[in-house]
Amino acid sequence: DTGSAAAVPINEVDIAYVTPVTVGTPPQTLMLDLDTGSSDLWVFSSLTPSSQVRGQEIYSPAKSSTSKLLSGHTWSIRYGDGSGSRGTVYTDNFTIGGLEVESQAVQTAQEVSSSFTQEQSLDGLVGLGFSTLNTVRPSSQLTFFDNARPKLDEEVFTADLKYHATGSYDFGFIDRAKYTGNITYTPVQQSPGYWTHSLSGYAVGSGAFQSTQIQGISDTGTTLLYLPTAIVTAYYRQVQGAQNSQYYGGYVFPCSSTLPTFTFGIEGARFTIPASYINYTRISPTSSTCYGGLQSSSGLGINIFGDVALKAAFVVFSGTNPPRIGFGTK
Ligand SMILES: O=C(NNC1=NCCC1)c1ccc(Br)cc1
Repeated sequence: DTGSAAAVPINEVDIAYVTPVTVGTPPQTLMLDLDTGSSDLWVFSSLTPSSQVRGQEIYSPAKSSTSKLLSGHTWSIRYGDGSGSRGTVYTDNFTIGGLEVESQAVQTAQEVSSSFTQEQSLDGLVGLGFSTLNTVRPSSQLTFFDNARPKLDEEVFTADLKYHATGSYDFGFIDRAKYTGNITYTPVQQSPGYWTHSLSGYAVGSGAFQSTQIQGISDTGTTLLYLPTAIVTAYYRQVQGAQNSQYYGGYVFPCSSTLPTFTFGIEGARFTIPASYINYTRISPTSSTCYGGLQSSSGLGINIFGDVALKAAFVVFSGTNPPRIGFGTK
């Protein structure tokens, strides 16, 4: 089997992408954020306090003839940006892009943090990290990808995220029409559960490529690209008026700046992030100061190859043994 579904940016700066999924019988459609940086599948639900729901679609297990309570099981998750949610668990039929998993663990939120309440076009998340990260207790649950694996034509899913446009997620096949040339693969270290791998180096604009191993995680659920301070300062040194603002919590610069491109390596292959992806957003709607899509990872303890980097490539997440990740030019 295979599946294919849209990845739709939820606002004009691509802060996150959502994908239509269906849960239950008859199918209830929700728009979920497919997130390779976590491994819980949770949804706004009939159990979410109405004070915490602002425009989201909700899953009502009582309206599904195939829902079953996973008795005595709860979950609680905290994301890297400080957001979080918690609740109870049902199993039900779950479909993405025509690919169905029967009795998928669907984690129903009984509490969500304010940043989820405020994101009215995001109805929950589908974790696509390794199942070891799942927070359901007393027994942890499998991700949609792990459940779908036995029926997939190929043990892969792919992400084709786009700048200010709708892209796609595919399951079980690699669509040759979505990239040119070959996919370059590199090993993944799956502990503690992220898609952890290394870049082979980087270049700022037309500068020389610096060959240096940079370990981090490819995370579709993180908006920006977070790299070591030395690399980030070298980048913004090329931007007149750029500064690392304590007030705004990162590098800002005049929106009129001409930014350099940023190139990263995967083994021998090179992927260039256009300057426009790094001119991320105005710090407020009427400001002429802009916030960068490339920021320092020094506070995080790990480098994160978020959407700003991933949307510059066609990315293959391969669940083979051993797992690997592949990047193709598009
Ligand atoms: O939470 C993480 N990724 N996904 C999401 N962020 C916000 C909502 C979903 C995340 C994972 C690992 C590290 Br290290 C930093 C961040």
